[in-house]
Amino acid sequence: MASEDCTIGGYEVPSKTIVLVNAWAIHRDPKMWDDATNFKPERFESGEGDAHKLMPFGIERRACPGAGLAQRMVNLALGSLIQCFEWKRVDEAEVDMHRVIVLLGAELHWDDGGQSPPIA
Ligand code: HEM
Repeated sequence: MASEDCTIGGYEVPSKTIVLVNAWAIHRDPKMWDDATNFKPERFESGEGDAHKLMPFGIERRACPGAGLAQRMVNLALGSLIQCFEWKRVDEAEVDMHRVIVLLGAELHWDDGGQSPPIA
């Protein structure tokens, strides 16, 4: 909330206005990113270049205090999924990254030497 009248990016913002940051739009802004809507994790490999533009946890004073925990948990969950299941593609078609639900259709098998039936 704006604590006093101010100007942000040319817009006059009166005191007590709630200002929301549209991180979704910023993360897809072609003025900010090369090939903005393509999934390219290599953008962030070096920790330089584009890395400072990524702000899933916000930035500065009100940034997420749970970021360290969240990043560790995501790694743990992803590592566990990779270690505990045999993954294979449903077919040769490329996965539509706009519909994350498609991932739930992936055929999963427990890594128990094929004893258990596939999980639908
Ligand atoms: C992937 C997981 C998470 C994401 C993407 C995320 C993202 C965010 C974002 C974008 C904000 C707002 C920052 C801003 O206002 O500029 C926020 C705030 C906050 N997050 Fe998270 N967060 C995650 C997990 C967590 C966890 C695990 C905790 C606690 C254990 C947590 C606690 C908080 C708190 C308390 C705030 C408010 C901070 C404040 O307003 O001063 N978050 N988070």
